[in-house]
Amino acid sequence: MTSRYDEQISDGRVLRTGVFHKSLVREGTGAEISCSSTMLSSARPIPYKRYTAIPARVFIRFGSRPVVLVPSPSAAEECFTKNDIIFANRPRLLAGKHLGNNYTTLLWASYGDHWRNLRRIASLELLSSNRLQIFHGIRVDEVQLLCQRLFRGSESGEYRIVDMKSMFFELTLNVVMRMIAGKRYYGENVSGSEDARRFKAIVTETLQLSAATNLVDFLPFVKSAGLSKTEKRLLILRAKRDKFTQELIEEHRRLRCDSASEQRSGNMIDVLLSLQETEPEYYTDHIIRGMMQVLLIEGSDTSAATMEWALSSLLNNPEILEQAQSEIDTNVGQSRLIEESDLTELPYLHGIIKETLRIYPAAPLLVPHESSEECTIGGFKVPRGTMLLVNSWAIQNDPRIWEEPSKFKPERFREMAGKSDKYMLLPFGTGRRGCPGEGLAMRLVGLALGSMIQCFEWVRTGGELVDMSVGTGLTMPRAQPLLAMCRPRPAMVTLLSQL
Ligand code: HEM
Repeated sequence: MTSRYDEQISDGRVLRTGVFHKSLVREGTGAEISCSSTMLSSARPIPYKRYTAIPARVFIRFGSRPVVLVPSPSAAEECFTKNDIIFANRPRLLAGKHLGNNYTTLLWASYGDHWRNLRRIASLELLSSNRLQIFHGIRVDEVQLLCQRLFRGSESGEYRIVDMKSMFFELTLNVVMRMIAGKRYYGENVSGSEDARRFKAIVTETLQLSAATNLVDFLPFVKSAGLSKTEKRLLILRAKRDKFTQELIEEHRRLRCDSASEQRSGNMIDVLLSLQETEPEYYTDHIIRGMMQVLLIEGSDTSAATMEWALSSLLNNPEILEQAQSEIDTNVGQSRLIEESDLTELPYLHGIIKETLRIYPAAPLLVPHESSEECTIGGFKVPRGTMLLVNSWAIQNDPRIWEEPSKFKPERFREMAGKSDKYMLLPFGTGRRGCPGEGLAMRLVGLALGSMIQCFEWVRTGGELVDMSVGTGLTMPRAQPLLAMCRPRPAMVTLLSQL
């Protein structure tokens, strides 16, 4: 029924798709695959051995849409260097229409002046080194609050079970929410627990729906048969997201009008509302809402999922956890808490984060790009309007590039010291559309994970290894939320009790 290639592609889950028809794929020829239920963004990797015959690039066709799939560093390099401007567009997928507010948000906008402007604002006002330094206190505060929460339940020194998925999600959302809107949603002294619940549901649904099978994107005749079920759900979700972010805008507008609050807080909504005063036709509420939505969603779940995978890997490799603890004890000591400025002195911890991003990248196919004109990759012609999927998971787990790719080995980065891993390790993408939040993510993941390792002892909840299966969703989530047992390290109790 299916060809060998079909099996490599479907079983190897380069792309997890529906049924492939026989004899439709040939390497580099632009030959077609037709599929019945493409699940583009949930492409899920599996162990690599099935994958060795996959060529440097594959031209395929999803329904009516030509796609080039790039699973090699050399081809990725071509895409993000000589062809970077050509591939700086995003395809017009249904998610971009509804969740990208008609392709006007930073994530979904086409390459051009509007995108450049949004990107400049996001970088300057939120994500530049300078802004990250200004917001440094927020990250310290939130990580210490997390330590405090973990400590409070286990002062007695007994191990207790904690739900680390929720803890990490709440941490990252609080950090990004405070940078954008100046308020936190989770924890003590927070009045907005209902808002927090609403937002969590919005994030979960956004990730599910963005990843959902969406025939309309690839088979236009489905659209002509009426609004698809997915599209109806997207419309409802869009309304919820707009309502949520509009309420935050109104709240800030009221505060700005309030003569008592003359001082501007410097958070992002305030900056955007100031820009609205000078250029109301461009900085509409629609544009402000889109900016908030992208940053809140992109900024929270990706970093939280990375922390969860990292801790899961440490629980399954206690000797690595011990080595990381000893690196922190030697370089930071136990009389003060780890700080972001220590991270450069902790190469082993850095290796743990990189190894996590290598095996469990939050966006295994990055975000789809699209060519704005004809170009070549590896000598093959790629027509204008071709969707580009860079399979970063495949590149990062290729045994021709990485020794024992399925093994969690942070020391491999020490061995590579001084050598560039640029196109071999692409968890944040690269080039013009590369992730602008990398600096924030690396600081926050480093500080949070470092603090967990420095302050607490961690063990698995049972005798078995933590299940490392991947669930469904856009950010390569764990199939099961991570439950772990922790207790304070005796040498850290005094410090923790002073928090
Ligand atoms: C571990 C954490 C993160 C990972 C792995 C990650 C990964 C990515 C990837 C792979 C892309 C797409 C690159 C491409 O299209 O080639 C992306 C885009 C983006 N990310 Fe991140 N990200 C993370 C955290 C963040 C944070 C903290 C923020 C901001 C608060 C953020 C904001 C964005 C935005 C706005 C885009 C769209 C950029 C554009 O289209 O111009 N990300 N991210």
